[in-house]
Amino acid sequence: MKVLVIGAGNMGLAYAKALVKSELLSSDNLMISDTDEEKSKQLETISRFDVYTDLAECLPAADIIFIAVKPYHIDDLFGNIKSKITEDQLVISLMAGVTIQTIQDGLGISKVVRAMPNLPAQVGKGLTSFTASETVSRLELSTVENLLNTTGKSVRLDTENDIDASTGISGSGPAYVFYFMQSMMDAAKKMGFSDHDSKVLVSQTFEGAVELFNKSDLSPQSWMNRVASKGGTTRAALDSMDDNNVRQLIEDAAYAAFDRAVELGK
Ligand SMILES: NC(=O)C1=CN([C@@H]2O[C@H](COP(=O)(O)OP(=O)(O)OC[C@H]3O[C@@H](n4cnc5c(N)ncnc54)[C@H](O)[C@@H]3O)[C@@H](O)[C@H]2O)C=CC1
Ligand SMILES: O=C(O)[C@@H]1CCC=N1
Repeated sequence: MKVLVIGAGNMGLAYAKALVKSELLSSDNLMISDTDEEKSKQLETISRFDVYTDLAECLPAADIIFIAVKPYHIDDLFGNIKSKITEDQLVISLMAGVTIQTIQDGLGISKVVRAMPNLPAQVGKGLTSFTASETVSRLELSTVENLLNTTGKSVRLDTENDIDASTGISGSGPAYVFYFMQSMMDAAKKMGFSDHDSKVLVSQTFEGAVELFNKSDLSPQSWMNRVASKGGTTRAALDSMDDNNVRQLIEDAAYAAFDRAVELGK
């Protein structure tokens, strides 16, 4: 099996690295392509896989093609590869919002998997949701699942609307966590802590809380109650968040991402 990754950015590169690190694919079976010549040159020096700037040279050899360009790149990309791609090749799109139908029409093929990864894929802790066109066989789906799992966990969803919804939770979600972390670090610095100490205070707090959550059956709400004593400091913080409607604002933010994913598909 030969795999081509189109787009060597945050996500494409995370996938390419995870794929060659796994036992599923040797580095000679992974090709990567990016139109950015500077980036390609740099990649050639640091990576073990074949790097191409011209898709015509590598596309025909690929059984599976990951598309990891930005949604606004697809007109150029599809125009370039439509005449070269064939019906037996399977496309896995990592692009937010872009529908299976758009990819099938744009490329004149039918086997398409639409996946929504997230950035922790870079450290093997990603979550990729995916759904597939009916023309993708069970055997191919199982191969796809194995490929996606090289970056962490995967979840197969029934509909493309579910993929858009998961974009609002897990796809964009790491940024919400970083938002929270940045706000806490800013508060720590305002309280007089050094950059280094602010980072340690915040990162260890996140890591510890996530580990507690993962190693138990308790809900986040139950864990909150264990931290908060009656009339204590945590209750003061949680009351402040509730008074400012922070829960609702986070829900609104997740829906804003979901809605944007739907909008990108139109
Ligand atoms: N960054 C993230 O956390 C996530 C990104 N995604 C999706 O992944 C896709 C890529 O996002 P990033 O990696 O963050 O973007 P990026 O901007 O880091 O990478 C995109 C790469 O595609 C290259 N490119 C553009 N047109 C090309 C073409 N015609 N042929 C070959 N390469 C081309 C660019 O030079 C660039 O290196 C997007 O569609 C995004 O929706 C999905 C989930 C999470
Ligand atoms: O912001 C974006 O559009 C992409 C999709 C999910 C995370 N990053």
